[in-house]
Amino acid sequence: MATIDIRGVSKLFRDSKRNVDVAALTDVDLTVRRNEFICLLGPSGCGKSTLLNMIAGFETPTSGEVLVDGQAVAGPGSDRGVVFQQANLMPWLPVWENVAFHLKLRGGLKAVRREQAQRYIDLVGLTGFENHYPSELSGGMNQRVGIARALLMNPGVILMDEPFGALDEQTRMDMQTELIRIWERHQGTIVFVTHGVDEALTLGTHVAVMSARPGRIAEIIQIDLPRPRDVTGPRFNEMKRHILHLLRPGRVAAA
Ligand SMILES: Nc1ncnc2c1ncn2[C@@H]1O[C@H](COP(=O)(O)OP(=O)(O)OP(=O)(O)O)[C@@H](O)[C@H]1O
Repeated sequence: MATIDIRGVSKLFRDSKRNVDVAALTDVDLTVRRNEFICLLGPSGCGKSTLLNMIAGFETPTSGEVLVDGQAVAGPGSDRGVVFQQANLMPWLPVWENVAFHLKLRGGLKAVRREQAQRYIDLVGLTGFENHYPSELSGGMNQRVGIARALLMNPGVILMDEPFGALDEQTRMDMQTELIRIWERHQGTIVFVTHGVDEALTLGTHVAVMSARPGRIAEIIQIDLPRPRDVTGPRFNEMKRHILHLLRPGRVAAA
């Protein structure tokens, strides 16, 4: 069974200032199978975040349906962890309490929270920083805390909206390597929104290339390159050329 099934989904937003409807997505079909890592790639405003937010349960489709493990998404749930561009940590809580935040909301005992947090702190490579506060960490380290927090509920699906978008190039590349390591160890299905063709090709088992507004899926490409991926290799560049061609405005508008 597919983990995520998006069937004929369209989304209209009401622009009340201009009194018009904005079509963010039109007739999107997408199937993501268990343990796949799919990157949503497309120009600004093509509806990547809207699609992700519908899987997360923050938005509802105007028509069509979004299923996770065969169940229609009715709202946010602990089966889906979300990581945004900003980690949105609680600055007054140390790393471990941030990581175990959802357990605290559920009334988990301190000793249990601490032990669970440690597992995920170790997994994301932050051992030794358990009692640091977010302001004492770098941007990349804060994102690791956000990832650990999302993983702690052991969700089958992880939804990531440009999680490395605010990081410098070197840190971003390090985090990409780390994320692949974590995904290989932790398993789970990942949907990852990005603007970066290189990032999508470095990370994904699949890349869904979306067209400009109203957003549609132009093509889903399986990336069967071995890991770690060589961003200068001939096959990588061949795929990149193909994706750049798909993203060219004239080509995509006609798709
Ligand atoms: N809450 C909202 N109300 C009105 N319009 C919205 C709302 N959310 C998104 N939109 C519009 O829907 C379209 C798709 O937005 P979305 O943020 O999903 O695109 P995106 O591909 O993620 O963009 P970016 O890459 O710039 O983050 C845009 O035209 C946006 O202005």
